[in-house]
Amino acid sequence: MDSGKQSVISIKDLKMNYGSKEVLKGINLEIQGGEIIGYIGPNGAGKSTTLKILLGLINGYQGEIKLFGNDINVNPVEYKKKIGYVPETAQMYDTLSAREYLTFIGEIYGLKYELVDYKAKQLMKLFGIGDAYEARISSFSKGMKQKVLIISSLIHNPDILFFDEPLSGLDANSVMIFKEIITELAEQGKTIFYSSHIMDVVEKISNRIILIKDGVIVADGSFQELQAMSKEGSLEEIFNQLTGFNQYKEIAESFISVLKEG
Ligand SMILES: Nc1ncnc2c1ncn2[C@@H]1O[C@H](COP(=O)(O)OP(=O)(O)OP(=O)(O)O)[C@@H](O)[C@H]1O
Repeated sequence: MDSGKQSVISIKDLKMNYGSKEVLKGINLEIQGGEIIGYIGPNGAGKSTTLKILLGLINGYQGEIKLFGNDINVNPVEYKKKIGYVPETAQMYDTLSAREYLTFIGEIYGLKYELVDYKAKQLMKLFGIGDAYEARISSFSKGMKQKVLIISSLIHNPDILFFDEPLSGLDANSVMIFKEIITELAEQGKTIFYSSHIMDVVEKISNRIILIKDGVIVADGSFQELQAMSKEGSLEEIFNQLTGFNQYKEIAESFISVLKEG
C-alpha cells in the first residue's frame, strides 16, 4: 500500500530467531493512520513476537522498523509515549488499588497526577466499575482486571494501539463498548493493531486483515478482498482454508475416542 503518505508503522524484512528456530521469516508491512489491522494466525505463528518487537520489548531481530518515520532504536522513550498496549497476559501490580495502579501508569507517561486521577476515575465509571476505584486489583474479577488494563493502555491518548487478545474476560456489553471505542479512535486517525483468535470480532472491526503463518504473511487485505481470494464465507472459514486446516471433524472424533479408552 503506497498512498504517498508517511506510514505510521513501517516494517521491512523483519526476521527473528529464537536459537535455531526461525519465528519471523521476513515480514514487510506499511500501515497508515486510521487503519484497524486484524493481525491473525495459528498458535505459534509469531503474532505476539511481532507485537513485542514493535513495542521494543524484544531485541535481536533483523530488519528495519520505523514508527512515525523514526527507527524504533532511536529515541525509544519518546516513541513509547505514543503507544498503548494491552498484552495477552499481563503482570499487574495487583496489591495496588485501581487508583494507585492507573495513576502510576499515567505518571510514567508524563501525565499530571490530578489529571490522570480524574481520567482514570471517569473511565472506570464508564466501564461500569467506578465503585472499585479504591479497591485492590487482587480482589477484581478477570473482566474487571482486563478493563483496568484497557484503561491503562488508553489513558495517555496514544496514537498507536497494540491489542493482544484484549477482550479476554469481558462481558458482551463491555465488548460492544470496546468495539465502538476502537472504531471511533480509528476514525480520529489512530492506528490499531489488533491480534486475536476471535474471528467474528476481527472480521467486523478490521479494515485490513493480515494473516501470518509460520512467520510469513500469507494474506493481507480487507475482509472482502480475502473473501474474493479464497471463495469462503466467514473469516473463520477463510482462516481454516488459508492455514490448510480441514480435518477438525476427524481430530475431534479421535480426541473423543481417546477419552473413551480404558
Ligand atoms: N522467549 C522465547 N523463547 C523461545 N521461543 C519463543 C519465545 N517466545 C516465543 N517463542 C516461540 O516463538 C513462536 C512464536 O510465538 P508467538 O508467541 O509469537 O506466537 P503467537 O502467534 O502469538 O501464538 P499464540 O496465538 O499462541 O499466542 C512459538 O513457536 C514460540 O514457542
